[in-house]
Amino acid sequence: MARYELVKRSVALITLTNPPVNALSSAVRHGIAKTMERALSDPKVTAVVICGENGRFCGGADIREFAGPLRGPPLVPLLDSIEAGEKPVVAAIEGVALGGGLELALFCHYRIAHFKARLGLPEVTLGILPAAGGTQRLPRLIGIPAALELITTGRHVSAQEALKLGIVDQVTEQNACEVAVEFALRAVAKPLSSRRLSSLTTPCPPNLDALLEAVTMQIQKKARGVMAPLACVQAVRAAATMPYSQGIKRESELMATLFNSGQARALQYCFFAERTAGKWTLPSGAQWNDIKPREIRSAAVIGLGTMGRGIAVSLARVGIPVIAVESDKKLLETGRQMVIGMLERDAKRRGVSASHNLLKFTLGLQDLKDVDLVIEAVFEDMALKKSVFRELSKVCRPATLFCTNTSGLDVDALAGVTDRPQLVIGMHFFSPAHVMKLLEVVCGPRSSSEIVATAMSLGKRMGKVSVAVGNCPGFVGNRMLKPYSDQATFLLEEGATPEQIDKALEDFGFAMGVFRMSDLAGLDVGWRVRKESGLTGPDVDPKNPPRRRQGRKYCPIPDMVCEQGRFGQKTGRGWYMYDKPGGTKAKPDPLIQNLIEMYRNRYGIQPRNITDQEIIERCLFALANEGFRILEDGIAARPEDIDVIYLFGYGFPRHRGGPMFYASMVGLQRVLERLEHYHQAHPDVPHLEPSPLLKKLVACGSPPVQKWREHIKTMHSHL
Ligand SMILES: CCCCCCCCCCCCC/C=C/C(=O)SCCNC(=O)CCNC(=O)[C@H](O)C(C)(C)COP(=O)(O)OP(=O)(O)OC[C@H]1O[C@@H](n2cnc3c(N)ncnc32)[C@H](O)[C@@H]1OP(=O)(O)O
Repeated sequence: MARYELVKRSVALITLTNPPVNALSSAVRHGIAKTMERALSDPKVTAVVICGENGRFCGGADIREFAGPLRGPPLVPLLDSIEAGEKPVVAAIEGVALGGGLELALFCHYRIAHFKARLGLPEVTLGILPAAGGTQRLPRLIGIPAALELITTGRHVSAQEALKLGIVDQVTEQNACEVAVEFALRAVAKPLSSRRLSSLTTPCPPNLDALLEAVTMQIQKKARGVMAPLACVQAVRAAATMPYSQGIKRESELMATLFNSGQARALQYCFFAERTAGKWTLPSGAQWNDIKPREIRSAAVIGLGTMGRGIAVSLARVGIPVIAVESDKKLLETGRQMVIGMLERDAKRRGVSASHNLLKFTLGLQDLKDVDLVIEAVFEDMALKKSVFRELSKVCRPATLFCTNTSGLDVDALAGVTDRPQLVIGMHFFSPAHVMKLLEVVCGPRSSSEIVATAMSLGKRMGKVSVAVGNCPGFVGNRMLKPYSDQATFLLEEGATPEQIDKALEDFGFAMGVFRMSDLAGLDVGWRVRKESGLTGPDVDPKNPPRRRQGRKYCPIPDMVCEQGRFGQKTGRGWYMYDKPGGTKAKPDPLIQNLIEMYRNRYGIQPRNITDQEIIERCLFALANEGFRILEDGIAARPEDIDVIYLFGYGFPRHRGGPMFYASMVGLQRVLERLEHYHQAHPDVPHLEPSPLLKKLVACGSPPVQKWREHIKTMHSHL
């Protein structure tokens, strides 16, 4: 797992060989120990270069090994021998030096980076810290403020930034390995003492305590309840205040508190779940690695509302020419200005030039006759969308792929009005589409494997995390949202306030509670959907009991809020009040409290004390329960897919792993018992009735999330 060669007669070249990222598995650590020993003891060898196979230095510790008992040589003592040796050791960094990979490089006396390399200590994103000396060595090399920022955020830096910070000694556009060998030969006679980071004193800013305090507060505000960044601050403090030998002990004590924590397990699960989600399979057996996606050389976006604009920007910024279509001149001009502005701001932020020339704006669908792919993003109205697709069938060439950005309508019904149902698919972007990373790729029963492959690959090209899902109302994300938000409104009826519910969810880790989030998204959207589905409005039969619809419990409070013209942030009033329309600072509104109280009085509801535990259990277990139903319906192929959707589309806290992983961490038996308890108390709420799959998994001994699929296999799949 580490290859040894002698080059230029006196340089030992050690190559890490563990594809795809040369992670420091137990075998690689053995390989490094053996080859280093050989290099240091061979009198012919005067210097050593360490590099990685296939243009990748090292992606860090092997994360898969964290799940089992740790075997093989521990990293720090192994790396100590590199630094302590009398022969100069140079790291030749190509591709990536991340986590343990960068830490390995920091034990080397010199570092040469290829100009395209990326470096960083992303351990914090996995719920741990750089425990191979990273928290003690990086501050000694680049100072406390810069090291603190890199270690607590896990941010990757480019080779150029690494050079500026002083992490690397040289950046090259040539083969980094060859440059490192020459560099090593020149370093042979030079003293090494100043190159041993463990012997350096950490350069300390005068305001150390204030700096650490400010960073701690920032973390507590941004990443509420997340342990690893706070442990990173403590470790960096040790680098500033303790000698290296004690600092390294402190680093490993802090690592021990994190290593087996639920947060570390959740975050590492998220890392792999994200990668698993790209590996789709269809019921036909077609899958991600055997279908070639079509190349998309041009695209069109129909509708320049909020979604259409974001989609147009997402396409243009990855170099795809876009024709944007609107239905009238005024809308087209507004859309044009907005898209150009967004593209310019985006380009400025990324330090590149804006690709205006890739955009064309038009009023006529006939201009789309030659494009490779069309994304429809008109108003969420089935009749309107159908008419667009009928028109498109007439004007586009037969091979053009049709995508709809519907957030929940029947993709197959849309496919049915076209002349090419096999080339129709849902691409459900999340708002704002140029910012949000999630893309639900909605496969209809007639969508061909080629269009699935193309939509997934286009999503990846646009920098999205794409998840293939089946076609049902609301798909995965929005379908699950209903039981979650229903529970929140039922809790309002029963005695809670929007502030209390939001606080409980935010303390759990959501960036925003359900009511603040609805205010941001706009309350009128859901109101319109409820009116269209006959849940509220003039179509409701007057004989219908007031708090029941379609045979189940219904809470009309959200409709009452909308009836007052309170649509959320955009109107300056919603579940909260804001200082102005478009304002973002939410304040509790006594009018909402009155409205809820009046409602309770009208229906004789005695408010009761509701605990945060009940809020979390009812909202989140109802959410996961719908996830189990989605799995048994074959709308999502794996629990990982559902979790990825919730992490990237709905702000589910990453350190909890996603709703399905969270359920498994709580214990499926406990989730089942609590759902049974709540369903008994609310028999008219079907979402609280435990799903058959949950019961089945509990009966099978609650296997880990990764094994659930084995218990779903026989069920019908829409994917
Ligand atoms: C009480 C006991 C206490 C004990 C304490 C014990 C301590 C013991 C451990 C000591 C550890 C010291 C500290 C060091 C920690 C670490 O190094 S943690 C790892 C840090 N590294 C990372 O976070 C990098 C993760 N990887 C990436 O960001 C990307 O993969 C990449 C390297 C940038 C490459 O990206 P890309 O080209 O897009 O490819 P991917 O699809 O992401 O990956 C390809 C496949 O490789 C797998 N993979 C990637 N990195 C790792 C890894 N570090 N370990 C294992 N596997 C990895 C990835 O899953 C992909 O696999 P497949 O999906 O199967 O294709």
